[in-house]
Amino acid sequence: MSDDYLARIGTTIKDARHRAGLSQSDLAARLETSQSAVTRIEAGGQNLTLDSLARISEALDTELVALTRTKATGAVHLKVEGGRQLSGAIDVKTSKNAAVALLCASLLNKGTTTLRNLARIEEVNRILEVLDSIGVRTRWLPDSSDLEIIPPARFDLEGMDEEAARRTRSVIMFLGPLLHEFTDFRLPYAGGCDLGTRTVEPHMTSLTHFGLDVQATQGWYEAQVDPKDGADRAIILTERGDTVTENALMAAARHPGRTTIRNASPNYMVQDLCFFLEKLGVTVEGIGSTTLVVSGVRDIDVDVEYSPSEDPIEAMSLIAAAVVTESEITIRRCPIEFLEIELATLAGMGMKYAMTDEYKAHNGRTRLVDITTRTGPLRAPIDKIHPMPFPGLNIDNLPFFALIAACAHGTTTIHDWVYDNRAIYLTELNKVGGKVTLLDPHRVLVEGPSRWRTNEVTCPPALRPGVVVLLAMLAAPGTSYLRNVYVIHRGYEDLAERLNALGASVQPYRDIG
Ligand SMILES: CC(=O)N[C@H]1[C@@H](OP(=O)(O)OP(=O)(O)OC[C@H]2O[C@@H](n3ccc(=O)[nH]c3=O)[C@H](O)[C@@H]2O)O[C@H](CO)[C@@H](O)[C@@H]1O
Ligand SMILES: C=C(OP(=O)(O)O)C(=O)O
Repeated sequence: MSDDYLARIGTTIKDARHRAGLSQSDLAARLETSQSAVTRIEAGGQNLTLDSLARISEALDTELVALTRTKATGAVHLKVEGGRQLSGAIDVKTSKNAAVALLCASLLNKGTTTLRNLARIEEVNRILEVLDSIGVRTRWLPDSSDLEIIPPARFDLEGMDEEAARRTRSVIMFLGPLLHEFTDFRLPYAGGCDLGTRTVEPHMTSLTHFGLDVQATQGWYEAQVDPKDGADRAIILTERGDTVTENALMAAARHPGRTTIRNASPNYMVQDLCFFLEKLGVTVEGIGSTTLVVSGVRDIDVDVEYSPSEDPIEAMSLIAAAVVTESEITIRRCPIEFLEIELATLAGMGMKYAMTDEYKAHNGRTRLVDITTRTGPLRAPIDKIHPMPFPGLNIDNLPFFALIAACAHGTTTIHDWVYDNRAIYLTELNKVGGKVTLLDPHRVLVEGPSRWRTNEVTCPPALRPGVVVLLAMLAAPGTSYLRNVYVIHRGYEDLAERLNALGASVQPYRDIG
């Protein structure tokens, strides 16, 4: 077998193992082999007979042999039969962005961390691969989306799965926890969606307060740590970024003094991280504000459980699905604090909806509501729509406003000042009947209402624009194809199946041959 083919089979086996909620050692036990043999198989370093593939299939309760015959290890695409109205109710899942922060924060804890109702998405899988590779034992608890995380006595950074690490930007959030463990270490450059240049400078600057010095060399961040004493300190963030705030929080969590973080992001994933840190015994004052004061604990060793809150971006995606398909659906478990400006903007465009009383998320803190959408004509807003760090219209929700504007009467300017390279992907809507004009790299003009039509489109290499095109396809009568949707699976769990439960028809498929 060619190395390439073996590597693809290895990846399929690894994915199937994650889906089955098994660690490498669990699978090894079922196959009566060693964990290192499983590592080798998953890395594509082991020739496999059909007989061994059948045994692995059986152990994972999946059809690997059939999959290999149809070369099913390639890209996943979606076939959409559009033009159907949606109805019924759907629950919002917990967020990608809290999940990745919490996975990184589990590195702070020597005890067992259990994360309940974690989003089972590709971004989480990539971080799990990185954690597994450095010796952290992770496993999905049976019949659940609860993840148990048990750290090793010492992380094996040399063993880090570099390929998985480079596929996500979140690995940058290893810096904050790891600076307490090593005086000298390196991490691969952070990757993720192709949204243009995304600075890591604010991360580096904020972490110098904890003695971290990072040199970027040939694809690696080379980190040196000169541990500082336990004195109090103040960090002024130059950007109110989410992951930079999280990195500073994680560094402060094991710093046995008081750290004041100013210009902190109060956004949803940061709040989830703060609630989790509190459970670890760290004191965080000012949660939900732009000044956080952290009183850290040098050694954290507790068995802890935490359930992150629901994803406001997924909630917004589902609202957009309702608007584009002119459907009345109930979107349950929406974190209302992080959707208020979005809803006010939609109300300004003439959208009607009903909302239940508030209730608490499983974390006991975040306020949730159920939202039922109403159909009716929308008009373009008078002013441009632009995002702001929280509290503002969420940066990741902006693409959904381009789609909604394309359904409204009139012309809307959408101004994405944040990402150098995201607005351009919104012009992909033109392939399915939208009228979106790129004014400059950051601004698009959207004319509505659109008459959506079918097409075959390659998914843009960015999560939210990819979903926006998928949602437009739901409204286009006939069959559309969205090709290579890995980026969508980076952030949404079972999106096709869940939309289908509302009456959509979205079928995943792979190329054969
Ligand atoms: C894992 C995670 O949580 N990812 C989210 C996080 O990424 P993350 O926190 O990594 O976002 P970045 O740090 O890349 O910030 C996004 C862009 O905004 C710019 N910027 C940000 C804040 C600010 O006050 N000024 C400013 O100019 C940055 O320079 C960058 O170009 O926040 C982004 C912005 O909300 C979201 O799109 C991502 O989904
Ligand atoms: C840009 C996004 O996320 P990330 O930071 O994971 O690339 C997103 O969620 O839309």
